[in-house]
Amino acid sequence: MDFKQYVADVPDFPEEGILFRDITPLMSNGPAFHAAIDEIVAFAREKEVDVVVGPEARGFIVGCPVAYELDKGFVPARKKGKLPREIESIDYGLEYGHSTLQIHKDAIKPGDKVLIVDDLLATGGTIEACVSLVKQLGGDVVGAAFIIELDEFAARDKIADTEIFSLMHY
Ligand SMILES: O=P(O)(O)OC[C@H]1O[C@H](OP(=O)(O)OP(=O)(O)O)[C@H](O)[C@@H]1O
Ligand SMILES: Nc1ncnc2[nH]cnc12
Repeated sequence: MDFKQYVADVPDFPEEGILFRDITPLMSNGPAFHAAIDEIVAFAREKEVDVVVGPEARGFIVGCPVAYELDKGFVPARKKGKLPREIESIDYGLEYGHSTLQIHKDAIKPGDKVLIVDDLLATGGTIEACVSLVKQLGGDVVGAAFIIELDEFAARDKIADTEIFSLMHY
């Protein structure tokens, strides 16, 4: 399937100089979204996965159906102040700004094999933050999967120990 036909390129969003790769057309097309999730699930099935972690917000949209299909649990890595119980927290930078991600301390058990899923890999700040959170809780990151990877940032070099799957490259 030509997945790129379902990505809208939006110049200067959310700020000047950023070319935003909008995957909402992909998400709103049933067969295309299903096929995209299936590709990530195929990558995940090559690994032993105990749990899927996805960062807020677009990581929820992609990560949840992957976890459902694998019959595994989904753990949200949320932006600051959203999780009600004891958390692990990390600050990080991304293509347009900086943020904080938090995860419940009891959501990952030591030794858990974790797949991280997000919509897009740009500078790698978000995925690095997720990897750190999982490791802080004693989890083992067995892979990371994305709908889109922006090659110009060479983010996979930052997490060279993590096997990465990306459905599309720009
Ligand atoms: O590789 P990076 O430079 O870290 O950029 C990628 C991240 O940026 C976007 O999330 P954003 O923080 O904009 O949040 P959203 O999902 O709530 O839109 C995207 O969904 C990734 O999580
Ligand atoms: N260029 C981009 N397009 C869409 N989402 C992003 N997240 C970070 N950079 C992005």
